[in-house]
Amino acid sequence: MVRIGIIGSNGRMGQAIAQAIADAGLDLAGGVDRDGDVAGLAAKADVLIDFSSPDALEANLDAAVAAKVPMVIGTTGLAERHHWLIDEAAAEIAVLQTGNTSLGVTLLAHLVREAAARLGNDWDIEIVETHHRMKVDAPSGTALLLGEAAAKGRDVTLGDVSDRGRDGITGTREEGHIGFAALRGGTVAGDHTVHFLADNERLALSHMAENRGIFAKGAVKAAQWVREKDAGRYTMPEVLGL
Ligand SMILES: NC(=O)C1=CN([C@@H]2O[C@H](COP(=O)(O)OP(=O)(O)OC[C@H]3O[C@@H](n4cnc5c(N)ncnc54)[C@H](OP(=O)(O)O)[C@@H]3O)[C@@H](O)[C@H]2O)C=CC1
Ligand SMILES: O=C(O)C1=N[C@H](C(=O)O)C[C@H](O)C1
Repeated sequence: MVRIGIIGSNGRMGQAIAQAIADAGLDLAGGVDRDGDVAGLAAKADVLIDFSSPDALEANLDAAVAAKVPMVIGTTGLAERHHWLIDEAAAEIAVLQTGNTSLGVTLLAHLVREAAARLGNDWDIEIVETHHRMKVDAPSGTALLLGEAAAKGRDVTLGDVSDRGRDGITGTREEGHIGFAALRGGTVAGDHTVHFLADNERLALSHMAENRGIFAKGAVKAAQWVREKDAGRYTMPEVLGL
């Protein structure tokens, strides 16, 4: 039986993941939160799932590498340096990192890439996300993942074309740019819409999460999948065969 350790276990996602582990008939190796013994958890787990905080990522990766335990990372708000750390760890262990573990968003990213590839630069791309009032990072990891998918479809680098947070006299929209807007309020589990806007027509591709169970179920599926893998960096389309 697979023993799964949760980092961020008392959080909203940590609790949903514990439920998903029980629903799947798997074993919970234990959980840690801030100031917890992550090395101790890694030593008794077959795989770790981390939905905590970017501040914790380096220590969590170190513990997973030391114990040679694969890891699923769902934490968002990651900076470039965190991605380098993940790449370094992935030379030693299997690591799956994604801003969204749901089946629906994984498919949405595929559709967005396809739409962006087929529609020219005269179709403006704007990504709008809505989340609960407790969310601490923006744009969401999912919005960035969808932005990456659109940029790949257009064969450009997202960092070169992204507009994050317009305010004041912004000037007119730059052709080929990808815009982001974030709404925060209430208890929304996570809504994302990628708008494609052209002259006289618009296309919108959306995903609405009705609860955290979809992310938790995907994270547990990813944990079972990554546990069998050699060292390397993986993501959700590989798990779901999309
Ligand atoms: N990839 C995906 O599909 C999804 C990703 N997320 C992401 O998951 C993360 C967690 O979200 P959510 O559960 O809502 O957040 P919460 O704030 O509810 O939970 C975060 C948990 O992490 C713990 N934590 C904070 N710092 C550390 C640390 N240094 N070491 C270990 N644990 C720590 C907190 O513990 P304490 O209370 O002690 O500080 C808390 O229990 C966010 O980044 C969110 O964006 C969320 C949903 C889906
Ligand atoms: O913090 C959340 O709640 C969520 N975070 C992820 C993100 O940043 O995209 C995934 C989901 O939308 C919920």
